[in-house]
Amino acid sequence: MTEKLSDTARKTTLEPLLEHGWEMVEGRDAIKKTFEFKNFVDAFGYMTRVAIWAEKWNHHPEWFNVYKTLDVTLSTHDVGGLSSLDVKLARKMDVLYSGD
Ligand SMILES: C[C@H](O)[C@H](O)[C@H]1CNC2=NC(N)=NC(=O)C2=N1
Repeated sequence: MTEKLSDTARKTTLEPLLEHGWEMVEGRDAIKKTFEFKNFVDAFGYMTRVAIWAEKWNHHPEWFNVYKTLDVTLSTHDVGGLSSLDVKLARKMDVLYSGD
């Protein structure tokens, strides 16, 4: 059963993400990040790659795409806040974005 991130887990797992461009969402236990691409097709291709992982892990982003910009918010609705699934997906999104 997925649980909300503990205080310790927040320190060890969230902080590195916050150092890599993720931010806490004001007034919500969630993290957000904006990704910029060369063009719409690159943005959409990235979303497609993320979607495959999101479906595999049954954990889906909240995202808004306009042209070559993608705004992403991650939180676990089932627990009403951040969980390890959000950390996992955020890490995967950063790896996919870096092209590694
Ligand atoms: C029924 C389905 O398994 C659940 O709704 C899954 C789907 N994807 C999800 N994604 C996110 N971000 N949070 C959830 O709690 C969640 N729950």
